[in-house]
Amino acid sequence: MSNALPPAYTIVPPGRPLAGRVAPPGSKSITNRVLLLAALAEGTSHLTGALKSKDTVLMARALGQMGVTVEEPDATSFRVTGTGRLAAPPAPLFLGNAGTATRFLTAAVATIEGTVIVDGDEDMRLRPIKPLVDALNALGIAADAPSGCPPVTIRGNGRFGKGRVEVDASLSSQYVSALLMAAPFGDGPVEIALAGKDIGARGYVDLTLAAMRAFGASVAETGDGAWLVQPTGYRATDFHIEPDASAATYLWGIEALTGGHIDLGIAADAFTQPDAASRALIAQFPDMPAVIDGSQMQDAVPTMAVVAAFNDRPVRFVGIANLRVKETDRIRAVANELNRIRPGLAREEGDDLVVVADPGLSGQTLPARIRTYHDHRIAMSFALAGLRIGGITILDPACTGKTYPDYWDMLAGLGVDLVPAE
Ligand SMILES: O=C(O)C1=C[C@@H](OP(=O)(O)O)[C@@H](O)[C@H](O)C1
Ligand SMILES: C=C(OP(=O)(O)O)C(=O)O
Repeated sequence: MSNALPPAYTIVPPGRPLAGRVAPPGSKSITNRVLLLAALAEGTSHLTGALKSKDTVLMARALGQMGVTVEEPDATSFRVTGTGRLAAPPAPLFLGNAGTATRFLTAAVATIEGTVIVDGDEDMRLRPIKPLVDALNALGIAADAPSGCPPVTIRGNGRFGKGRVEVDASLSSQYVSALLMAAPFGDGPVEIALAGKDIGARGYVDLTLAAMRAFGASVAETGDGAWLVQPTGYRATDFHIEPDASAATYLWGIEALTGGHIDLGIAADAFTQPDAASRALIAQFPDMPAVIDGSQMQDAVPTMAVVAAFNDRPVRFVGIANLRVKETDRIRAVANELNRIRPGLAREEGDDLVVVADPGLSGQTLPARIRTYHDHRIAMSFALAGLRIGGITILDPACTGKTYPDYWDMLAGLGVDLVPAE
């Protein structure tokens, strides 16, 4: 089903609680971290529980272009064999709209002696990368991105520099993660420090530190927002990847909106990813709080916003300015599409998103063709609205392949009728 999806699906509200067992796919964030770390290590690493989706396939393919052997023993594992060094790729690296792969590799290829071009699709070419390029320059690495977004040209001299570097991570924590993961290839210890304390979800940096340590790196926090990395390189290891917490948010949304129960095979408090914190907020539905700070659970905001449309009172999402530079401007996309369902259902106030909420929406038929802006999370979260409202059509359902190729199969497996549409 996932390979040949129709141009649109109209969702038939099930009219009953949805229940069953659904294992979310492996974590995108962790899969793309450990693929890279395994590639930078000498020897073979077995990665299990992995996500196989557009974002991780692009990462694996790029590593393959740089001399790393990436095998796929089964549907959820990779066997990665590296030489302890990446080799210069024969062509530019194309990374679609995978923010993790694009940012992480921009720093990692600086360890190569030679010129590497990191590029992405038309959406990725709108996503800022200048703060990361500036930090590489400060480490003595020649790199430039004339538009401030990909493509980036990196002219590495085989070394990653040393000493202290500051990075402005207010637009993306991925810049910090990228520098941290390349830093064990420094000429000496590298200290990476936040310029200002403003950063999106810190939890993603914690994921990076945990993955690095699992692959033998030595990294210590030297202050609030500064980390010292020793020049150890990485050691091959076997690593099990936990399920994706952002994917889990849709399952929690299904539970909330249908009053059902889904067994994810993992407790919400067992995740190490930041988005798991949204579980407690979604579980308060229909009494979600009036103000939700989304800064530490950014990818869960579209899910929470669509659930909030059915809440008993309005919800204001704050701390979400950098949702404007994700796969699309998610503040605008969520507001636009909620208003398409019912005018006045949401509004932007500066960088806040206010979901006005209307419990009376449930059970109505409000035909709406939801634009998805090439953004998997817009498609997946708005599908939840179709569980309570008749006539919701999701355009370009295949865009969920970025992180959750089986999303529609999952819904169908829970008994939701998806009617192919034009
Ligand atoms: O490090 C990561 O794995 C991620 C960090 C977050 O992005 P930003 O750091 O750009 O906010 C998140 O939105 C993205 O899906 C994954
Ligand atoms: C923002 C996201 O992805 P990325 O930055 O990795 O492209 C996401 O998956 O919601």
